[in-house]
Amino acid sequence: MSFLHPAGSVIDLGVNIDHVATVRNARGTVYPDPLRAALLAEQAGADLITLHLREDRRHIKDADVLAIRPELHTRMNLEAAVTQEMIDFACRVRPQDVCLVPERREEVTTEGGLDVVRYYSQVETAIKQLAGEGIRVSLFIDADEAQIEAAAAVGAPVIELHTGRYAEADDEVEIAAELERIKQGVRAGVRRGLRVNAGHGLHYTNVQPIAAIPEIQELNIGHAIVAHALFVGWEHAVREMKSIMVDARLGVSLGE
Ligand SMILES: CC(=O)[C@@H](O)[C@H](O)COP(=O)(O)O
Ligand SMILES: NCC(=O)COP(=O)(O)O
Repeated sequence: MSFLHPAGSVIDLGVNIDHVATVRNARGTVYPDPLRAALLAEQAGADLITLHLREDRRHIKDADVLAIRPELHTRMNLEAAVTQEMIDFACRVRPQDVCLVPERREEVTTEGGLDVVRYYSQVETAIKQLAGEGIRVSLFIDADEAQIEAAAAVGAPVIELHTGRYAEADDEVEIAAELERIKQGVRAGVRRGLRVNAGHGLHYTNVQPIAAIPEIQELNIGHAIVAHALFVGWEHAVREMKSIMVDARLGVSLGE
């Protein structure tokens, strides 16, 4: 399977199912089942399933990853911290993709990108171990030239640009500035031959300008889809997000 679309063609939707597990864990029940969510998301148009096995297992558990991996028809993008425990686990599971993310136990969600510059040797070692198992490695980084440069130098074939600052911006000037920063980051990644993805904090409105950036290959979106699904249903929420992304990519404004 070729993962690289020519720039400007279709755009992949990675559905992050973390918060299906959040709802399940709220009562310690077996429902809603993240495996069922993953399979239904694929049927509704998801191109991949993303899940973040956090060190504190606040939502996705090891058993979820092990149960989901053999059942997917698309591909698994496992998000994990750069720790030996997580790298060893990922090598055992062998998802198609691993996205290395920073983690601080007390954080509510991922706050910033991985500091590849600072942790270069640890990231390099992790990439070699994962790539040795045939796993494609993505680095979840800020749209920062130095981080993108380091990501290319350290041997990562993929980067995922953190769109959190763009998503949290609350005035038009700041939103425009963050969008331009992401566009510059995309161009910097493409210049270095990297596959460029993006994600974090994207929802049904703010996703459109990001999906319209032709060189972006994939968006990973979770919290907003789970939230919307509470009102419209899971499959509809996934289908709607994919449709908005494709329309944005094709330059079709909503309502046409
Ligand atoms: C890396 C990223 O931006 C998301 O996958 C984020 O890590 C989700 O973590 P939570 O689902 O715990 O907010
Ligand atoms: N890497 C981003 C991701 O997987 C989903 O982030 P969010 O949409 O839950 O903020």
